[in-house]
Amino acid sequence: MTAPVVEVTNLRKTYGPKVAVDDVSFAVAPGEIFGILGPNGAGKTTAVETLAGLRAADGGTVRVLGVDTQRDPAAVRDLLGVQLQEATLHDRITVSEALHLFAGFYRDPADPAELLALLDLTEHAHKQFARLSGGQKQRLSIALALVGNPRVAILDELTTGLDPQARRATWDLVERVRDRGVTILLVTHFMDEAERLCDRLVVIDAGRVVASGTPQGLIDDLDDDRTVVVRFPAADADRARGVLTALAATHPDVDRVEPGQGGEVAVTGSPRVLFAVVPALAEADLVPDDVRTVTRSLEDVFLAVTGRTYATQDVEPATEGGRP
Ligand SMILES: Nc1ncnc2c1ncn2[C@@H]1O[C@H](COP(=O)(O)OP(=O)(O)OP(=O)(O)O)[C@@H](O)[C@H]1O
Repeated sequence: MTAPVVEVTNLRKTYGPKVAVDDVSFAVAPGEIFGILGPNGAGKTTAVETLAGLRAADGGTVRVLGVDTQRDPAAVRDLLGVQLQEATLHDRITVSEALHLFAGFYRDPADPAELLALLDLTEHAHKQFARLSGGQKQRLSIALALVGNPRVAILDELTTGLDPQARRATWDLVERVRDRGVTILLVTHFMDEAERLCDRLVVIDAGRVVASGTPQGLIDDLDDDRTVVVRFPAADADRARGVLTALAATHPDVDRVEPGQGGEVAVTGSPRVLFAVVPALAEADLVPDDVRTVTRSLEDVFLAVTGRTYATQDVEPATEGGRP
């Protein structure tokens, strides 16, 4: 890899007895959208706030474009744009006023008008903060993170609370920002967001990196199990389940059969499981209403590395002297 833009080595951060970031290392290449993915409470925000020099680390090192952010946080101010969760501004400040105000903090700020256009905010330039929609507030917070013309931008949970259309629009925008040469560190607890946007990512759980790579690479590294879900008319569902359960007992490519909702049966086995299921159904003259193969995702990666299904509920991090 060319010289990393961000290099985090054995980062650790505690809050009293609570270990929020236990041991996190990763390196981000120029021009990447690099993801920090993990459930709520995994330590993502603490990691990026420490990385940005906004919090003092208890251990490890962070370099952003060669600058040690712990030793010299002021030096990274112009290199790093930070959009943190739930940024709030005064209710009556307008979009344009906020951008001009923040531009004044930097030596070589971006042109506010250009940023407004980039973030589809031109027509809302004179709207007050309190009157902006959730999506518009998020776009403004990204604009404020970019107003210093940073080489690296940290975007933290930028689509939380947005409707699906606003989320997709925000994703497009993140790509537009990257295309302008800004390296992006994207903090998210949304698997689909990470899968869609990130070139590479680390998965963090309880303050530790539990997986890292490209989204597709992580998925491809999973074991070879495949699942086929077949849905039958209600009248055939019981007989179909019986036929498929018998198949699991005898066929080497079929491992297990699980009933689902509304006449669905999930059949899991080797990559050739479909070749076993279809002839068995044909033989029994069971015509399904629907057949689909289950696409594997980062959720399966999380399950494989942690043994838990991915839920966005809080995960208790380790405490000093022992892991929970
Ligand atoms: N200022 C603080 N003082 C004490 N504990 C904290 C503080 N900030 C965060 N924590 C705790 O540290 C752990 C990691 O929190 P952090 O916010 O970094 O996680 P996260 O992965 O970003 O989750 P979320 O997306 O919910 O913010 C959590 O258990 C949290 O309760």
